[in-house]
Amino acid sequence: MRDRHRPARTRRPPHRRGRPVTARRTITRRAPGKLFVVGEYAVVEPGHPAILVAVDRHVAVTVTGSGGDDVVIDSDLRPEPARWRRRDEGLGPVDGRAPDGLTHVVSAIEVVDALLAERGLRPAPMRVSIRSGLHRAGTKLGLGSSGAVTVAAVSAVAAHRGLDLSPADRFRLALLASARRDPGGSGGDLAAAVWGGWIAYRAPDRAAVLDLARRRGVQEALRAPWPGFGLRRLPPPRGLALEVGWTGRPADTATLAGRLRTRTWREGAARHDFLARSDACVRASIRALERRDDHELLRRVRDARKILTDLDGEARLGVFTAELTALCDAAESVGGAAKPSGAGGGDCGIALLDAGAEKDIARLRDGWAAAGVVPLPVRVRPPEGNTE
Ligand SMILES: Nc1ncnc2c1ncn2[C@@H]1O[C@H](COP(=O)(O)OP(=O)(O)OP(=O)(O)O)[C@@H](O)[C@H]1O
Ligand SMILES: C[C@@](O)(CCOP(=O)(O)O)CC(=O)O
Repeated sequence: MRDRHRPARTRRPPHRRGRPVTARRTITRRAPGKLFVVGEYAVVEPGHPAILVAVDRHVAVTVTGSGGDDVVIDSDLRPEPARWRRRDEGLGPVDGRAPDGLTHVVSAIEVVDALLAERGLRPAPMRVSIRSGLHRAGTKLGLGSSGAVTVAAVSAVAAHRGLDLSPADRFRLALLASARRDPGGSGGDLAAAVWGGWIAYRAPDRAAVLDLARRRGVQEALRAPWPGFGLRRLPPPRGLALEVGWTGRPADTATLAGRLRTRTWREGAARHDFLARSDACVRASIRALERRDDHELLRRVRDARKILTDLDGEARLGVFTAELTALCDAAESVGGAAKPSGAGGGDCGIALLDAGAEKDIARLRDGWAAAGVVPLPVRVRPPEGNTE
């Protein structure tokens, strides 16, 4: 019970409460980009699997102390740094207008701030600098920069305040940050960025985990079970090369994926058929990888192209542009298998083919160049840490 003789203290807003944290001087954290091997679109539905790989290009986020402002964000995608003030409801722009293109980073900072507040720690003023290796001259390559920047920002901001997060906590915080902006995203990009290598991923129910965090706090949302979520490491193919082709055109994933939210699609039989075919294809691809059966994997990736083509025809998404169709045809003409990576409509695609067939790989790249597809020198990034 409160001592009635002591003057009641004014209640301080969450970001002013708690012990000040000793902020570490300069912290940089990197997170890699990703490619979808099979299972895109279906993976948006909780519990439905996809296979992804992390790539050896990344987004780097550096956090240092800031002189005066609560938060300064300096991104290579923006001409000038943006200044933010911590408010009860989250970060607000000092100049009154939120600049475009920083919502992923802002959301990552807000989620870490919320966790700190729950742990009785006060956030420190900071400058957050972002450099992306997942863009070319400011244009995204379609390698998951939004996921990478979210994971790198969560890790760097937490580490700057002395919190060393486990991979699972990094994933969960990044997923909460991303789902607050857009609960439609599967989080497959985040899982690839956190765990690296080849992974099989199933998305949690984002509405349910957001609700959990709102009702019981971020800390509790890190501990509770997340229905639908699944993660499994997979061995890489034994003798296949993974080639990546860029169409040069950025695509808006949210717009394409949003076309599957119509009532007609959600309630129609085509959706069930698509999900069943995609699930069967992903499961067979997982088995092929685990049995080190490269030929079977190639067959399954060709199936995945067909499943996406049928989805595209059925739901009129605009997945297959002329460049992406040419990218796939060129790979199949040299005995490989290929498909768009992710939502399609531009961005990039992948091809798998015999790693020893150097002439075929050269012919593939020539075919791509003739169709206006730029071969990207990208490799798979090896797995990180454990899955805890
Ligand atoms: N260097 C960066 N600085 C700040 N924000 C970034 C940076 N890179 C990416 N982002 C955030 O990610 C968003 C881009 O997300 P988008 O989904 O369009 O591209 P992507 O994730 O690279 O590609 P894809 O989803 O096709 O794999 C940007 O609008 C911005 O909010
Ligand atoms: C369509 C979808 O399954 C994949 C999108 O991939 P990308 O962001 O276009 O690379 C959406 C998602 O998984 O969030």
